Amino acid sequence: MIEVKGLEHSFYVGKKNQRQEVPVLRNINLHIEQGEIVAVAGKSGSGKSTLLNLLSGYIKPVKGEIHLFERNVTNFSETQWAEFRAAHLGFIFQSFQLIPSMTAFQNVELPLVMKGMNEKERKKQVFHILKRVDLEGLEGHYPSELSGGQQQRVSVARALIVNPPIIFADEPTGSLDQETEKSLLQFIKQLNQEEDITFVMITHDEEVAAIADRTIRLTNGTVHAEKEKSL
Ligand SMILES: Nc1ncnc2c1ncn2[C@@H]1O[C@H](COP(=O)(O)OP(=O)(O)OP(=O)(O)O)[C@@H](O)[C@H]1O
Repeated sequence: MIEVKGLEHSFYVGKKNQRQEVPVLRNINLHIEQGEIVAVAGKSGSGKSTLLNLLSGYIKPVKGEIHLFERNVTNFSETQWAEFRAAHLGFIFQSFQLIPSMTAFQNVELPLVMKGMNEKERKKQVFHILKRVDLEGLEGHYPSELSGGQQQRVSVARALIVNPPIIFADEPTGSLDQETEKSLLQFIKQLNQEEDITFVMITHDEEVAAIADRTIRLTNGTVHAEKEKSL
C-alpha cells in the first residue's frame, strides 16, 4: 500500500550564492501494508515531518520513489496530488488545524463541499460522523467553544469524512490530556480494526507507539531500526 524506495531529501538554506545543503533523509526504504498502524519516532529534527510531507506530496524528494496503492506518485503534479489526497488521504495534526470562523459542522463538511457533494447528502454524512466521534449536539459550536479533546475529535471527523484508506497523523495526541489521549487512541485502534484504515503516526509518545503494530525510528536521516510490537 505504501512503498518507499531509496528515498532521499535535502533542504537548501541561505542566500542564493551561499546556499547550503541540509541533508535530512537518506536511503529510506519502507513497506507498509494496508491495515497497519505504524508509528514514526525519532529525535526532534530527525526528519519525521519531512517524511510525512514527502509521503503526502507536500514536498518532492531529491531522490527515490514513492508508490501509493501501486501507483508511482513521485512525480505527480500539484493538481494530481491535490486530487489524490482528496480521494485517498486523511490528515490529523497536533494543532487540530480547524478553521476558527467555521462551526464544528462546517469544518467537517468542508471536504465534502470541495468534492461537490449535494447539501442533503453532506448533512446526512456530517451528522453521522459527528455522532461517531461523540460530538452529537455540539455541531453548532465554533472551535473556540470546544475543549481540546473535542476539537481533536472534530479534526478526526474531518479526516474520516471522505473515507480515506490512509490517515497520516502528526503528533495526534500531542496537545491532549492523558484521559482524552487514551480515548482517541482507542478510537484510532477501533477504526483500524473495523475499517482497515492504515495509520502512519509521528509520535514522541510511548502510549501512541503502544497501539502501533511497529515503530519506525529515524536516526541520522535513515531508518535505524524497525521495532516490531512485542505481543
Ligand atoms: N523548509 C525547510 N527548510 C530548511 N530546513 C528544513 C525545512 N523543514 C525542515 N528542515 C530541517 O530538516 C530537519 C528535519 O526537520 P523535520 O521537521 O522533518 O523534523 P522532525 O523529526 O519532524 O522534528 P520535530 O520532532 O521537532 O517536529 C531539521 O533539521 C529542520 O531544520
